[in-house]
Amino acid sequence: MAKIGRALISVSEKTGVVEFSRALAGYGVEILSTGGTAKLLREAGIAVKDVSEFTGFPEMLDGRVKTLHPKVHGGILGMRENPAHVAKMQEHGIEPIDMVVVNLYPFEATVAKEDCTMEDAIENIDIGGPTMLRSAAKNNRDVTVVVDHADYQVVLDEMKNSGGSVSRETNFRLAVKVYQHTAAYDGAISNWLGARTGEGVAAFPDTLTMQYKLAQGMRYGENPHQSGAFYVEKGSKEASISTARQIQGKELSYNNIGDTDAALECVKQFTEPACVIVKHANPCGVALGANIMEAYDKAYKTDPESAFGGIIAFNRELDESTARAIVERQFVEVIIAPKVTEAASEVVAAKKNVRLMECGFWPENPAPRFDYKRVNGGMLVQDADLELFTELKVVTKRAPTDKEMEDLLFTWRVAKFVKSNAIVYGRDNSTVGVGAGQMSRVNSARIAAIKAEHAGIPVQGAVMASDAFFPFRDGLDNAASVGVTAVIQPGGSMRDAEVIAAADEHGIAMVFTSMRHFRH
Ligand SMILES: NC(=O)c1ncn([C@@H]2O[C@H](COP(=O)(O)O)[C@@H](O)[C@H]2O)c1NC=O
Repeated sequence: MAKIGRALISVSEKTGVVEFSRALAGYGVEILSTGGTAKLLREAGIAVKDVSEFTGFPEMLDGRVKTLHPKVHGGILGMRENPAHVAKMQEHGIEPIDMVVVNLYPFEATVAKEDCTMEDAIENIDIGGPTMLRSAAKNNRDVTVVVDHADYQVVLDEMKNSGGSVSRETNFRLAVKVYQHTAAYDGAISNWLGARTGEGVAAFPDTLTMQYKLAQGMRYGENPHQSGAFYVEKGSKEASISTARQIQGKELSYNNIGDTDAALECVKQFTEPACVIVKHANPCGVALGANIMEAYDKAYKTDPESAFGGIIAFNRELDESTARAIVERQFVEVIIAPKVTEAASEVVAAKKNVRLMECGFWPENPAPRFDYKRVNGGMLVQDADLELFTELKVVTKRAPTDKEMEDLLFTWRVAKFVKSNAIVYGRDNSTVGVGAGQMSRVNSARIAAIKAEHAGIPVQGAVMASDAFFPFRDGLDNAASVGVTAVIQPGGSMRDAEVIAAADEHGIAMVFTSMRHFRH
C-alpha cells in the first residue's frame, strides 16, 4: 500500500471538495486540477497545479479537451509493479497519478429541464471525466478513484489510519462503484438520445438501458422456494413504497412490497381522508370518511374476512386512535401512511411484527412515468395509467343523481386498481363488494354481490363500476337484479345500444367515461 503522492481533482458537483482537497494537501499530496475546480481550490488557499501545466498542453475547444492527454492517462494507467511500464513512464516523462477525484457533467439534471435543447444535452455529455474514471478504476490496484463525495470521508479515515495510503480493498470497492456510475451515465445518455432518433417507437429508444439499486434482500420471493430481492430506481423521488421508511416490524416480504404498492397507489387517488385495504394486489375494502378512523372502519366492514392479514394504506397522517382500532381489531401485515404520529407508533409497537411504514406526502399530479412488465425473454413498457376518464357522458334516459354521481366516481377510481375483469359495487363513498380478476365480467359481478352478502351489506341502492365495457346486456340485467341503480363504464362496445336499452328498461342511470382501465 503506497502513499498517495499526487491526486487529480476535476468535479462538476463541488460539494465537500474544498475540505477534502485541503485534507489531502495536509498529507503532502500534490493536487492537479481543471479550470473551475482549480479556481475554487485556489480561492480557498489550496496549492493547485493546473492540468495544462502538468501536461504542457492547454485546455481547449471550450473545455471539450482538458484531461485527454497521455501524461494524464499514462500517469493513471501505468502499473507501478510492472518494470516495463515504469521504464516507459520514465522515458516519456510521465509522472504517476495515485488518486482521481471526478464527478461528471450533470447530463440527467440538464435533460430533465423542460427547455433543454439538443445542444444543451450534447454539451453536458462528459468525455474526459468518464475516461479518467474508467482508467483509474481499471488500475485500482495502484490508484484510488472517488466518484461520490459521500466517499471523501471514507478515504480520509483510511489515510489517517495508515499515514496517507488507501487499501486495495477500498480501491476495489470504489472502482466497482465507478463502473456502476459510468454505466448509469451512459445509459441515461443512450436512453435520452435513443428516444430522439426516430428509430424506436415514440419515446421508446431502440435499446433500453435501466439501472436499479439493491434496496433490500429478503428471505424468499413470491414463494418460499424462490429467492428474491427489492431494487429501486435511481433518483426516484415521489412518495412510494420505494422511498418509504420502515418504522418497525418484520422485514418486508416480496408480496408485502407488491401489495403495499397497490394499496398506496390506490389511496393516492383520493383527496378526502381515505383508507384502502389490499389482499393479493386487489383492494378488498376502500372508503372515504370525515377522518381516517371513519374511512378505516367503513373499509374494514366491506369485507372483514379478506381484510384479515391485509395491507392498509392511508392518505393522511396515521393517528393514535386509528392505529389502536386497527391493532385491536385485526391481524395486519403492513400499515402505510404519509406520516405517523409518535403516539400511533407507540400503539403499533405493541404488535412488534406489524410493518409500519411512513412514505411522506405525494404531489397532487404525479409526473408521467413508465410501467414495466417482464415476460419470458422480454419486457413490456407503457405509460403508467395516470388518467381517470376522457369525458363523462350520461347515456341513459335517467341521469344519475348528485349522490349517485359521487358514488360512481368513487367506485370508478377503485375499479382502476382492481385486477381485470373488475366490478366494484359502492355506496356512500365506500365499497360494497369487489369482484376481481375473473375471466368473465359477469362472474366478477356475481363475486362482488357474494362479497357484499358475506359482509351483510345490501347491494340494493348501490352503484356499479366496470373497468371495461359490457359486451352484452347481461351485465346490466345482472346489476338490476341485485338492485344497482347507476353504472359507470367506458362504453365502446359493438352492442352499446343494447346495453343502454337494458339500463333504460331497468331505470338505471349510466355514465360512459371513454377510458378503459384494464389492470393485469
Ligand atoms: N474534456 C476533458 O478532457 C474533461 N476532463 C474533465 N472533464 C470534466 O470537467 C468537469 C470539471 O470541470 P471544471 O473543473 O472546469 O469545473 C468534471 O465534471 C470533469 O468530468 C472534462 N470535460 C468533458 O469532457
